[in-house]
Amino acid sequence: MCSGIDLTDLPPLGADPSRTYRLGIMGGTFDPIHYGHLVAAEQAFDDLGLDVVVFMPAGRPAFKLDKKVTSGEDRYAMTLLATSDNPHFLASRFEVDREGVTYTADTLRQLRGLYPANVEFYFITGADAITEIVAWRDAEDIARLAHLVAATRPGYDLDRAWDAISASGLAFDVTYLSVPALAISSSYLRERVGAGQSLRYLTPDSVTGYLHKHALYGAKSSRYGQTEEVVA
Ligand SMILES: Nc1ncnc2c1ncn2[C@@H]1O[C@H](COP(=O)(O)OP(=O)(O)OP(=O)(O)O)[C@@H](O)[C@H]1O
Ligand SMILES: O=C(O)c1ccc[n+]([C@@H]2O[C@H](COP(=O)([O-])O)[C@@H](O)[C@H]2O)c1
Repeated sequence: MCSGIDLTDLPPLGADPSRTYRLGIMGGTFDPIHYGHLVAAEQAFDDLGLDVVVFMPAGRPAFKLDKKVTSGEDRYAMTLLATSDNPHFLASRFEVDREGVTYTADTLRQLRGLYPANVEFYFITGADAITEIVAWRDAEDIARLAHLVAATRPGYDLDRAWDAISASGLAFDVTYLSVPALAISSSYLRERVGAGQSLRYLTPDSVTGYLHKHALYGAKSSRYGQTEEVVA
């Protein structure tokens, strides 16, 4: 790997030229991260034989410019907490630290320059995000640089993604992935926090502890806020 960017939180793959490595990239706003994200990434790891999955919170999510989004530092911290007990998950600051709007094509181009050719990229998304991918910035570069992994998500139809991708004429390589259904979203978690409701079994307790400690999402002091695992 060459230098120029802080690579300390990216996995050092590619050393053995006789084999191919598979780097999973789970992109998202993660505001906050929840078990829907984690189970999709774990399933991709298993089914596609990935070497590692890097969770990359988007610094300024391209399709959420009109929405209020929690700071990248807080979203990164929660992502780090949620992934720290899984030996093949990593959290990366790669997109949080980049100036400007976060585009996946920029990320993939940068990563391509950093890793040797025997490291392949697998960008993991849910059924909602994959349906929009043809409208992402430089979609043809995304198609060229990464395999896509499209995870099922309750309430979203993967056939629509298939139709949109077929109609685009872009040569995406997509693997469709059936993941255990979790009909949850970050919006749902934010609503629950604001209403003083429990997040138990929706996200790791360490994340719940963090967002209460930092009073995110209108968290009030409540019987659900304090855990032994509060970090940072
Ligand atoms: N429950 C879920 N099952 C499968 N995939 C999911 C699930 N929730 C989110 N994803 C996928 O994870 C990626 C990141 O999602 P994101 O961080 O925007 O979470 P979200 O729950 O959709 O957030 P919000 O409710 O704020 O829109 C996207 O590709 C999305 O499709
Ligand atoms: O590059 C783009 O144009 C683009 C547009 C929308 C979303 N994305 C990426 O898709 C992932 C999921 O985004 P979101 O907004 O659903 O959290 C995340 O990694 C985003 O950076 C990328």
